[in-house]
Amino acid sequence: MVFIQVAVPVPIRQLFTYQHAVALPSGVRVAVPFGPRSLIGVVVAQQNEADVENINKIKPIEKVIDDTPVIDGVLMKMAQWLWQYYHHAPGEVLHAMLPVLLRKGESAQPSKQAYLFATEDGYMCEQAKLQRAPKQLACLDALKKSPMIATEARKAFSPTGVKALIEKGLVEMKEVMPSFTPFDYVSHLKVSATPVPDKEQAVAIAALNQQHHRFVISLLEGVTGSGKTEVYLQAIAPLLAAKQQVLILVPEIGLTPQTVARFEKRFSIAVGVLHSQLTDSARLLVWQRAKAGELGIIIGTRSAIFTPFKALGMIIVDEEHDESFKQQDGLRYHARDLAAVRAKEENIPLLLGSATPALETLNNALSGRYTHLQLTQRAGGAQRTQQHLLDARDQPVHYGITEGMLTLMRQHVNAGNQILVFVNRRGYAPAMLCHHCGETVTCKRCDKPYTVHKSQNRLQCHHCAATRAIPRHCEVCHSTELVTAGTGTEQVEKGLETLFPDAKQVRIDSDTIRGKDKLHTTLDAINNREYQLLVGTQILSKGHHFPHVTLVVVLDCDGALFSADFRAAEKLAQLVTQLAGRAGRASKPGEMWLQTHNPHHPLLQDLVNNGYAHFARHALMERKAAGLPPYISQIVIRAEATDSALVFRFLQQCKHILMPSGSTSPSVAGPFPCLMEKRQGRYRFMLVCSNEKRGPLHHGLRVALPYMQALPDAAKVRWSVDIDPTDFS
Ligand SMILES: Nc1ncnc2c1ncn2[C@@H]1O[C@H](COP(=O)(O)OP(=O)(O)OP(=O)(O)O)[C@@H](O)[C@H]1O
Ligand SMILES: [Zn+2]
Repeated sequence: MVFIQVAVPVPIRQLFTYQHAVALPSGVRVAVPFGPRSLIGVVVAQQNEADVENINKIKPIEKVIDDTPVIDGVLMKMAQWLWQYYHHAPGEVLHAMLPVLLRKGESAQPSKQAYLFATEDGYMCEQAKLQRAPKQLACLDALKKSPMIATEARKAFSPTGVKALIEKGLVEMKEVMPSFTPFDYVSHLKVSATPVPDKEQAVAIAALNQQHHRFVISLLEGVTGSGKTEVYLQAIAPLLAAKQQVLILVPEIGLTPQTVARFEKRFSIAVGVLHSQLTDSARLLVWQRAKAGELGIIIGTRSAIFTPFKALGMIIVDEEHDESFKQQDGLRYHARDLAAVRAKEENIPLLLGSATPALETLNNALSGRYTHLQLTQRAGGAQRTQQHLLDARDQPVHYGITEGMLTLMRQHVNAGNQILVFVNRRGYAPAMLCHHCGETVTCKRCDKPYTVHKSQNRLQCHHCAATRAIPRHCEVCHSTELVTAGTGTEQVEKGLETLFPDAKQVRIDSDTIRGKDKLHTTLDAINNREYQLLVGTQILSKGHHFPHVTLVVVLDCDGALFSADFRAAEKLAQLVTQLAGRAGRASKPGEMWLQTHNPHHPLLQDLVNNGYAHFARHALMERKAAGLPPYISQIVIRAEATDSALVFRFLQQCKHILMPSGSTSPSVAGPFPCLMEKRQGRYRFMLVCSNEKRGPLHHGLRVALPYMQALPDAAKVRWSVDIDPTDFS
């Protein structure tokens, strides 16, 4: 009899012991009894009989699901790091790492897939016959060399082209069992025209070429449009040829077909794509192909860091400052930090790229822990965007746009150029209030104003998504004079229709960009110059290449200047810089104007006159003086419940456990209300624990957690631990 420790997917911070006739390798899935249920867990380790308590009560494993581990080697080490560092339940960690179908117990082995094959007629077909259909010809040529997965062929050569070839009998579709050939991509690898790197790019590429098979972290700090992606492309080329795979992590919204196409086009190989909108079976297929070593490049969002590889040669995190790399619920991991852990375990380089690096990352580069590579010039001769502040005080305003800004916009419209108008709120207006008594219409569950959505003729709470009809009269004084306050994207769009009747415009926010291809087709239409005015939220700031935009207008960011969140300045500086970076990317110079009621604010002045790199170095000094991250470590304990007194009492008790009377370290502040004090009817409070050294802080929490868990109130509130918090909302 062997005793085996299994990570079972329940929110309990421990492994569970089961018995089995023979030893099992770590990383295989097993079905185990857990209370009245049967759950799918992952084997972590064998246990010595001497260490097993209540040996007679140990239950047997019900079923072994895998012959070979689904989580092996490096991934198992990452799992262990995750549950220790984030103080999370091991079973939930391993569950989060697996594709959904594997969590449900389906086979990890490939299943039948629809493949396309060239038929005998196809092989005999003369080129001349398809002369007028170049896509069909290219598709047939590719299939003559080797069969392709049908969905991939449709994507590469157009669905109609594939359909036509099938109808002509030149191609047929068959369901077959895929056989993944390790490093198959090397035989297809064909590097297309590569621009000559400029001096700074060449230095960066040369440095990266020295890092193969070594654990080194580099920051590529390159201004917007400086050719960071080009550096990635040239740096990975020799790795791919040497049978190494590459993982590229990108922000949620940054994963557009354009990004993927750029890598596919350069290397002529299929790129595995992983994002939240994939079907479960498509995700599993990419997982299998990466594990088998069949795919050379995987591009994915946060959770792609869990992809298994046969021979991973490099990890790249693009736009590494992006907030979407931190998961904000459940297992609150940061994919950038996990990438560093993985690179170390794999003994490979990690490359972090950004025009606006996170202060944490910049600090590591400046202190010499990371290799610091810099691109200070835009690529291909493009000029840097000129940034200016526009004093909005005392100016007439139309739909949120000042007279002065309108004059500027007219010049760019008349010159036939594109303008990007950034608005920080979607919807028509961020509030509705009574013109008679001043009462604001608020969501009672969140104590926040409803946003007015005129197109849907409804009010919507942006914190809990609740909606209601637009009221006819004030609930307090019954006046029928209800007015909107503030400006959202919808209102600016309406306004621009009146102000610029001849300029075609498009609105880009999460209300208009629904469905997975909508953003893609809209971006294409913009670059085909179908629109002149682009109105949208921060979606527009994310890495897009808009060669025809010459003016970026920022309508209102004053709110961020006075936020209670110490990271607000950093986030605002990143947003403004990324927005400015969308203009003047091609031959025409670009400018950005930021409309503000605080034109003398030191943050805005520094940013506009000296740029992000200067701002960031200065902000680091301020953080150091104030004793804030990255110079100290933080942990937040959050709790919420419908009864605010209960939440407060629970956190008060936690505080006593974390910081027994008389002790001063770690410092535990609170309980404070969260920045969002109430959400969906639940009151929210937090404790902020900080210490100069990470080790003692984590040790303190590790010791305290079992006692916190045992508190009678612990079962009555919803509470969580957030390590290295980035968001205090
Ligand atoms: N050495 C080069 N010579 C000519 N053109 C280049 C060179 N490097 C990059 N480019 C071009 O310059 C433009 C910007 O490059 P790229 O997209 O790689 O920049 P980036 O730094 O990744 O941009 P961002 O971070 O702003 O999204 C692209 O059109 C790219 O093809
Ligand atoms: Zn609400």
